[in-house]
Amino acid sequence: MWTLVLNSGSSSLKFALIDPASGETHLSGLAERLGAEAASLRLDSGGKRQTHALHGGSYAEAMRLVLNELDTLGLRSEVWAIGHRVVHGGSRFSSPASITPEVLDAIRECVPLAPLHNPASIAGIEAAMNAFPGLPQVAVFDTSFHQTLPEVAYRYAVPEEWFRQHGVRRYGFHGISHAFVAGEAARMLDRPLADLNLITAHLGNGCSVCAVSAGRSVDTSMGLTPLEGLVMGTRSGNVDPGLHDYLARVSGLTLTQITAALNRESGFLALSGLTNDMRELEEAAARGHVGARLAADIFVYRLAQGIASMAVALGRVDGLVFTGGIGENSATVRAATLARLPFLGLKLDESANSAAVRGQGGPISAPDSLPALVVNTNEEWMIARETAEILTKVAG
Ligand SMILES: Nc1ncnc2c1ncn2[C@@H]1O[C@H](COP(=O)(O)OP(=O)(O)O)[C@@H](O)[C@H]1O
Ligand SMILES: CC(=O)OP(=O)(O)O
Ligand SMILES: [Mg+2]
Repeated sequence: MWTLVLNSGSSSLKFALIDPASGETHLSGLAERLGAEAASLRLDSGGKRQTHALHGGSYAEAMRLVLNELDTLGLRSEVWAIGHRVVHGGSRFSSPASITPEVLDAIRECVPLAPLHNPASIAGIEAAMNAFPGLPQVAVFDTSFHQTLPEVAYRYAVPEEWFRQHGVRRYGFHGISHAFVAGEAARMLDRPLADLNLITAHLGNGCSVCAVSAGRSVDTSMGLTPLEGLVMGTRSGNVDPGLHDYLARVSGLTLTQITAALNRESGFLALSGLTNDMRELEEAAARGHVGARLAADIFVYRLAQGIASMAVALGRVDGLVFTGGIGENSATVRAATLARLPFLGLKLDESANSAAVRGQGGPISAPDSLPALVVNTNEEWMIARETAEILTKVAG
């Protein structure tokens, strides 16, 4: 039996049909630029790739084509459950939840905390409910893994009523990925996860680091929203909290415009004046593009600072893990990051670091170094596993 996993972004829908036990993927794909004329859908199955134009199509249109493909492959009746990535679950969800009207309302209540991400998850859930009426649907939250943060890590030093009445605290994100790669790293190191203090760096379009002690998140770089922390493709990461008021006064921009720019027009894109994509940034930096060089340098500097700050949360560090599109593929970012962290006992093995680029993952540190590893994340498999686990519990 297969689990259909949906990972809805602000204008994209990633999906995969996965066997929760083995991680085997039967059908996967990505619908991009949903709602725009250029909307398209890519379907990968059995080594074949198809691309469809969606012409302004919505989540529902993308779902319809996915269903058609499942019918063509004779797999629709093999789908036993749907697992959804939901970015923000607030303080309410410390584990996955079977989706009921009440759970859907709770996800809606978190929209102001993740305006780019949660509306997309809701659209994905609604499209899936229409497409598969009666099938169990499960929400797996990016925030759940971080519900173990101690109060020193999750409270901001702000008026208490902001926290009590409005939930102003640090939540953390990418928990599905941080949890998955911590488990895989323990296997690679051949040590029980319960004995390990790991720092995991999820570096994709969004980037965050996490301190994982005995398999539990004890600190992370993202906070109330996925804007806090590291520099990202289009997100600023940390800025002075005084920036909003200052800029509103001197530029006439509204708070909404400033927040939108910090989310969509900042990060690598702003620093390079060129691109939000690390691969393109590295190619441009290699050609001598000054902005691209600056963006890459600032990214690595702030990443190394983020990693060092996670060491404070852990006290003792047993390993550093790189994952996400950048962490898995950029030997340059990994080498430059380790070079800034000799005081953590990190030393690069250059040939292992280059070899890890081929997509296998594995150790990248010298024998006398604190272990540094590349682990390929698989958020879809983690969601399929968590979906199966909760439904088995409910059925039992
Ligand atoms: N070979 C590569 N070298 C450097 N960066 C890469 C490489 N391949 C992918 N990336 C970067 O990974 C990032 C996308 O990460 P990914 O985890 O796929 O994104 P998402 O967060 O959308 O899942 C982009 O910045 C992309 O340029
Ligand atoms: C929470 C978050 O930042 O997610 P993504 O990296 O998918 O944008
Ligand atoms: Mg991602």
